[in-house]
Amino acid sequence: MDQVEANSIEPGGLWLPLATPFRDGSLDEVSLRRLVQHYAGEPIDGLILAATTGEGLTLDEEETSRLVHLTAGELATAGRRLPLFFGLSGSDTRKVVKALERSAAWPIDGYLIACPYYTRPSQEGMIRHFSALAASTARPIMIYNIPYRTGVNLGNAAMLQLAGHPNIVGVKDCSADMAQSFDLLRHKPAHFAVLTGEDALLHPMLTQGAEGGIVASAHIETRAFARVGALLREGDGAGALTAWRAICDFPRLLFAEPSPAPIKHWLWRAGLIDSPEVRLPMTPVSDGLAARIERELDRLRS
Ligand SMILES: O=C(O)C1=N[C@H](C(=O)O)C[C@H](O)C1
Repeated sequence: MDQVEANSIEPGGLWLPLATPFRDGSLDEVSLRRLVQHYAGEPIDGLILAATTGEGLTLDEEETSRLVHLTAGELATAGRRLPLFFGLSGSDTRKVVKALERSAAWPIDGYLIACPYYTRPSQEGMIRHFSALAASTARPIMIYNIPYRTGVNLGNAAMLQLAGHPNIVGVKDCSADMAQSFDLLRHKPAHFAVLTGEDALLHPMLTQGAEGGIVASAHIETRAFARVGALLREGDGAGALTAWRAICDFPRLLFAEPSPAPIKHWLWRAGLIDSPEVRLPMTPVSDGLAARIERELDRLRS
């Protein structure tokens, strides 16, 4: 498989946490191929599988392996070289190490690994957790700090210590604390990438120096989301703000109910996937939100 050179990966730009299509309870391979072909033609800078949007926690091992292999194969068919990361999480360091070992031969370029959830370990515990994971794979690891989902916040002191590991290459920052995020941006080493995972904060985080974003909302209007970062890189701050104002309501719409149901509803109505199915405990969008999404889709099409 034609993978991106591991040591050439410096996460930045617009990364898409791909939704995982399901149909009648199974992984929908036809829709998956269509989705990957579609986004292979879009200006994204990286792809993440089985993360929050990809409903990774509901996939079994066989499905996860199929998802990864199919996606990598489809990217190769499309002739698109794109860093492909795989979302992992767990609260038992030994089990996560085993999951890294099991995926060692998979055609991926790195991992997005969430902080251990539910048990609320200390900062020292998380430093040891991520250090053990980093030592058990040669691939790049992006830490996923999302206290409102995991119940624990990896603070900047611990984050900066972990940034010293050669294969801990960055963080998907969902700290939901602007002061913490901006402080991290001020003190981080240049090689350590901060990608926001808060879709609604993409523009402010980029203006403060973040390298990019992992943005589920960019399933929709992908080019417009990519344009915000491109304009900022070109030094056109006013143009970037105008571009951002045109799309900044999408995150509100697509996160109005638990994600990824709204995104899947949109993708289904747009003809990119064959079913909006999500796996329990996630539920389909309400009729009210479905109507709002369809109105918005019609508006864009007209
Ligand atoms: O799938 C992801 O990874 C993302 N997760 C964030 C979340 O947890 O809500 C949102 C982000 O857009 C992508």
